[in-house]
Amino acid sequence: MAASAGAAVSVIETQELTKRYRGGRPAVDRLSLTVPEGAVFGFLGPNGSGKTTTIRMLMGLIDPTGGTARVLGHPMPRAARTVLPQVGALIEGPALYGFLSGRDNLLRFDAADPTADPRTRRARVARALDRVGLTPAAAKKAKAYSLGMKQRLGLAAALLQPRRLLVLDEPTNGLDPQGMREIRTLVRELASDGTTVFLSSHLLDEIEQVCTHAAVMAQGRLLTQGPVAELAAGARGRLTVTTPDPADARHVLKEHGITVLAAEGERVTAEPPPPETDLADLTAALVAAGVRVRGFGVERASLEDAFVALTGEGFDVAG
Ligand SMILES: Nc1ncnc2c1ncn2[C@@H]1O[C@H](COP(=O)(O)OP(=O)(O)OP(=O)(O)O)[C@@H](O)[C@H]1O
Repeated sequence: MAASAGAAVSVIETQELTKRYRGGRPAVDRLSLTVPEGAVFGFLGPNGSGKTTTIRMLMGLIDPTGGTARVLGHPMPRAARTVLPQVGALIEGPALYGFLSGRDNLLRFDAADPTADPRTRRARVARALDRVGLTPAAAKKAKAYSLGMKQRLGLAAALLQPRRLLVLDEPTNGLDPQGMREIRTLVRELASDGTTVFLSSHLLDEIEQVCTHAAVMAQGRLLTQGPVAELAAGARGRLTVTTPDPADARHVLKEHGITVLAAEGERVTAEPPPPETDLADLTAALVAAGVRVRGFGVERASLEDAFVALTGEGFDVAG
């Protein structure tokens, strides 16, 4: 078991964790990551940034070429037999039999677990189906499930036993907005029961909506990690002016030394004004120049702003 004394227990802790596949630059490069107990931890990065490789090392599926990883206080992959029974994982989509019903798929998963008591199997499966909202569809063949239902069935499989940690690799990938919402709700529910959730995503707003903590990866390297609120607070917000006169608005902003970032339709976005600028003076200047102002405000920084500030580039979801 992990050390239980003290408040700040790390469920995942890596030091300089590195994976170099044959040739080329490292897919994961000296990654030092700390996932606190009880967190919903978002592991964020564009495609190819090393998220799946990291998860595979954490789960003992591949060996690192450098550094160390501890999961639930134990070294991985050495302690895989102790650690993995306490971890529910959904990696690269669940392996389901399409010709079996959702319920029968779970019965099969449960039967493959040597520690699972066969006498309580049906009850366990019923509880897991209920947990993910699949009871009404339990008798349907898995091949008739939507992608979202398949993901939920995969989660149900991961939840057959009580888990201290859930590891979900891109759990909403390919889902429609409704399916994404369902998974997000489920993740929140699981976290409220005290399970630590580690989920990877290439979607910034998904991480912002569901995660308490995040780490940002790019090209195998860790750019930053910490509580989501702090990450976003580290970046500067944005000034937005809504006006039917965007060209004039741009002009006035530039005159005040403010860098305009974009103008789309009636929305002009810009870097926030320097601290010494009084926002009241700025609106007065806009109005004095004949700019009809419909809206004016400084928006709080998002995780995307933080990412842009860190890399100097936009967060390219297509990778
Ligand atoms: N088995 C492998 N052999 C060689 N290179 C690999 C292998 N698996 C991944 N890579 C490379 O390692 C890098 C990181 O890939 P990885 O899959 O870990 O990224 P990711 O962030 O999970 O992206 P995705 O969301 O696309 O899976 C990529 O450049 C990828 O091409």
